[in-house]
Amino acid sequence: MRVGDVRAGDAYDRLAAEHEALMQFLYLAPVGLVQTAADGEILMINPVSAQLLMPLQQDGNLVNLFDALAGVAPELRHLCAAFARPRGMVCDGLHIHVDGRTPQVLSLTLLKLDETRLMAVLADVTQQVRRDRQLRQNEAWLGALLTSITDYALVGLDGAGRVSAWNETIARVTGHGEDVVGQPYSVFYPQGATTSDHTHDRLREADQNGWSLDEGPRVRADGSEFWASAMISPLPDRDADVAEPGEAAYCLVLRDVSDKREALDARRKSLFCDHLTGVANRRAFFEAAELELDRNRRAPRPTALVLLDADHFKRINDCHGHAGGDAVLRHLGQLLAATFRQVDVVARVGGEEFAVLLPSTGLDAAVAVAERLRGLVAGRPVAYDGAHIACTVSAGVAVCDGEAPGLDGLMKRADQALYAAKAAGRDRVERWHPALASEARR
Ligand SMILES: Nc1nc2c(ncn2[C@@H]2O[C@H](COP(=O)(O)OP(=O)(O)OP(=O)(O)O)[C@@H](O)[C@H]2O)c(=O)[nH]1
Repeated sequence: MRVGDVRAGDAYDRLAAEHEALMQFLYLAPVGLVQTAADGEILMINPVSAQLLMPLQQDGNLVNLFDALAGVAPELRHLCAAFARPRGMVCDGLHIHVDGRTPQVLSLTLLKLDETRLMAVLADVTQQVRRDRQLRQNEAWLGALLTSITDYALVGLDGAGRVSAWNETIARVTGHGEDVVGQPYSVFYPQGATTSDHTHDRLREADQNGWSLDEGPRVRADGSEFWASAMISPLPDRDADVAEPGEAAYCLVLRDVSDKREALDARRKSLFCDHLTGVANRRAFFEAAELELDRNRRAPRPTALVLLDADHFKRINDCHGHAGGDAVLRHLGQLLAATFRQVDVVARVGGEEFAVLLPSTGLDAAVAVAERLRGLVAGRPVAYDGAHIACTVSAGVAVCDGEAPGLDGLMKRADQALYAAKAAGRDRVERWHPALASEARR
């Protein structure tokens, strides 16, 4: 073998290796690559291109790029023919809309390599186009609202309920600056007026019903409170699967309705308030509790119930008259409202019996609050008609933690615990445990 033969052999091997590497690159490239002759005849095609172009070729015979795209980009053949320069970019990122079973947008970049060869780069940009369109829509939508409305805050929320962007309306209604971005929207609630479970419930409700509306106290950046109506709705066309953290997925419309609160309050009071004590009445309690337990079934978490009963209340009535007894009930209502959180539902459910539902609260935490309340009541006799009326309460606490039955079952358990507290001498808090159920049966 001559030296020249060896060199030629080396060069051949190198070329073969380069060719192999090129083929591998073509095969594995995450975008579609097609090399064609000047008339569009396909010389080389990688799997991504074949996958994108196959559905367009009715007869399944993928031999010419221009033929394959004739139905969706008929101008392509002429575009190439009219490209006079010996090489260069014929088109860059041309969007081709394909109306198949699921509409698709392809991006095509076509390069003229020389007089006889073209290279096409294809990519599916459907999601990207959808996101861009959504962004433009949202901007237009918000822009239109911002210019004409003055007493609303329009807050974009991401999929987890965090504020996604700041705007003038947020500042106008809540006084918050750009630091509010990234914070959960519970930042607008006074302390104790919501739980993180509740904020997620609202998003879920908005997903299911198209919107979620509520009304209640909110807080400004300077700590002052206002009464607000708040509506959350999912943004149109949003695709939850492609939403990035921080990207707007919901719109929260927060409206300051403090001036209408008086009228609203009067109506609400007549329907849902206990006239003697000012806390919720039995009807409001059962409505709110059913709603909470319904949410609980969908997104399990502990919900606690405390049943409280004034001890020897008959004696108080007998000693101080019915009006004296009423004064004690009013006092209990005030202590209850001050001790529990705003998000807890405090109600008078019977003559001298109160119930408190504590969302997202376990047994130990509920027992601790009930115990605090018991201590407060015992330590503060009620001033009435020149006398000080001593009063104590007994409480039963139960928790619904997924396996407990519905509201009836929860009430029954709390009642059994309350009965145990009375039986054990009153002025005490008892927690429910299974033995109480068998005792009650006996
Ligand atoms: N002042 C007043 N008394 C009420 C009201 N509703 C019910 N009561 C009275 O509350 C008393 C409840 O008495 P009982 O059920 O015997 O219970 P108790 O005396 O508190 O005894 P224990 O619960 O066993 O500690 C009755 O005398 C009722 O008349 C009300 O709105 N105002």
